[in-house]
Amino acid sequence: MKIDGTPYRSVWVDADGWSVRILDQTKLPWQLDILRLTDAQQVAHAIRSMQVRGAPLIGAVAAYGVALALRADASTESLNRVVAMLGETRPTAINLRWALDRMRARLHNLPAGERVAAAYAEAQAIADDDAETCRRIGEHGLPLLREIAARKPGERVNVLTHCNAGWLATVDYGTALSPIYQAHDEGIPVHVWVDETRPRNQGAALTAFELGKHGVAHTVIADNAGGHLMQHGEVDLCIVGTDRVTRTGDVANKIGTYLKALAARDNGVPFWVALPHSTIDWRVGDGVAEIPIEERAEAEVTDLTGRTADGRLETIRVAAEGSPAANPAFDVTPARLVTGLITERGRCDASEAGLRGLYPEAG
Ligand SMILES: CSC[C@H]1O[C@H](OP(=O)(O)O)[C@H](O)[C@@H]1O
Repeated sequence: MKIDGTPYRSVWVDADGWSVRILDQTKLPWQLDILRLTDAQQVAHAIRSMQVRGAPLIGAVAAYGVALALRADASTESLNRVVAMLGETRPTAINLRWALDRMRARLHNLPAGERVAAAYAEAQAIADDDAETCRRIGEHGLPLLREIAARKPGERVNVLTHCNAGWLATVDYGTALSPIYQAHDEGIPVHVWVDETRPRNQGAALTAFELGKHGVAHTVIADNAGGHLMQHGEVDLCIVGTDRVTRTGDVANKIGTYLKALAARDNGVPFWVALPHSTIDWRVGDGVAEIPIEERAEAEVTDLTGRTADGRLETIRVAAEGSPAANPAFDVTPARLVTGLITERGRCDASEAGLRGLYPEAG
């Protein structure tokens, strides 16, 4: 996607042919800082600190982290070490394990002398696959917006989304936002209610930034406002991203998604989840019981980072001194609350039958 006319992906190999470039998402929307990662430890830090975040993107960046590690040491011990190290950076998004498993499967049986070139090629293939996959998610989600626009000609189509599942959460195009971009580009008057998404504010900071740069009408709202808007007919449908979908259609996503799904169900608002194949965890059936939920630092809840009037980034404490905080970063929306899933292969029910219908080859 573009920022002020310049095309960007969220991760790419530098002109030097080996170091890895990312946008520092902890500085957006205030500063466009492009970081250059030169070893796997820097990749691990970028993922842990959320300089890069978003399930598909952390998988793609981790794949390049494997290539960086093997460039320094192409031994089997090095490969196993970097896969284990990067695999521990964040527990919930299955794309991280998916990408690392794919890299290990591609590289493990190669002679050490062939591993570096193969690692960069496989990481590039993962990145290219993600971009094309997300573009196709947009194509399969677009009819949902067309149908609403046809029912209310001349009126705006109101979509609510949570967190950031745009191109910044993927290599390009996004998942939940991909259909929105395509609808906007074909002239559908789409408007997006952007959940701020406490505590890290990926919505207010990243989704709003993306939509603004693409010219998509949007309004930032407090996380707690969505149910009220649905009660008053202001939301035509919800589309969110996800970090892991079980084979039964349970959806792990940013904290607060479950509450939005409950409000949507109570108000008869369709609740759709957009995801690439790399987000499906076929090994898990019960999301609430089995998906590990990342617990992040208390300071993300007690403190707030923003830009001062004179342009400085500053972090202030917003909670009472001495008050502890809990910070589960994700929750799980049971399949029964999900209207359907939008994938690169089409749309389906949030069920095992639905997913296996789209992915018959899944083990
Ligand atoms: C397209 S995946 C987006 C997904 O990832 C976000 O989590 P985080 O920002 O912590 O990496 C959030 O759950 C989004 O829905």
